[in-house]
Amino acid sequence: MANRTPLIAGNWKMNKDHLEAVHLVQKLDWALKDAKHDFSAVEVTVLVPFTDLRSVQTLVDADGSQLSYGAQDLSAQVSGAYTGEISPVFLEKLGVKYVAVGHSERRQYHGEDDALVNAKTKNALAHGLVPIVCVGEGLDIRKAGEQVSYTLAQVDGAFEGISAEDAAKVVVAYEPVWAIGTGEVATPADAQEVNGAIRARLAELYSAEVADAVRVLYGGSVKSSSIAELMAEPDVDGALVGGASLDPEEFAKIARFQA
Ligand SMILES: O=C[C@H](O)COP(=O)(O)O
Repeated sequence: MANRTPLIAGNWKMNKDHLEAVHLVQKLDWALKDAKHDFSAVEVTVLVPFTDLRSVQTLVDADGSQLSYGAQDLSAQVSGAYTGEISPVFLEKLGVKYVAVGHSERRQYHGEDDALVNAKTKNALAHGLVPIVCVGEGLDIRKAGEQVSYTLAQVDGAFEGISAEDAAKVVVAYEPVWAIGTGEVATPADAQEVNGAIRARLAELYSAEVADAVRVLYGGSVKSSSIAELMAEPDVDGALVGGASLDPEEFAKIARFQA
């Protein structure tokens, strides 16, 4: 890996109310502090439900924690008559750093397409948030051996019309849908094949410098037992962790993959 700081991001999905969130963040923070985790060597963030954000912000500020936190989605709009939507302005005011965009569960259950993912990515960037753009193929595409072309088409869609300066700030998460929540983690070679292709596509779309700056994560059943070998691949710059991020000890172990 070049000079990219690895990012370990926990996606809580629709788990933990605001009271449970405080306990979980506190335990995670203690586990990392006990282990003298070096946040400048491996960044750690948690993507929590919207309703947890204010509590997590208060806790992180009060404890002087080096954990950052983020949201799991945002609106493509900024304000107005969009019932149920959450503006990037609200997220920015809550100290949010990262926001997941186009997670496969949003694509599958909420019909989010590449155009909407692109609009949300632009909206996040316009308001100082770092989008974690999620891409990845389903089992049928994998069985047909088309995982690279399918995923690169999603990358093309997400980055459409985004400047090189902004593109360099984006995080991409490759999450093969067949590996999400199934316990079936992709092999390091599987992850490297697509992550490497994503970086090569960014070099084509922009430049080697932009491709070198973008962190490309892997997600899908990541555990402390599998993270080190995934991170050994040159184009895996971190992980987007679902289920295992709900266990603070396990998630801290994942963040400490270098130890
Ligand atoms: O955003 C996270 C991914 O969907 C992975 O979830 P998982 O670690 O539970 O498989």
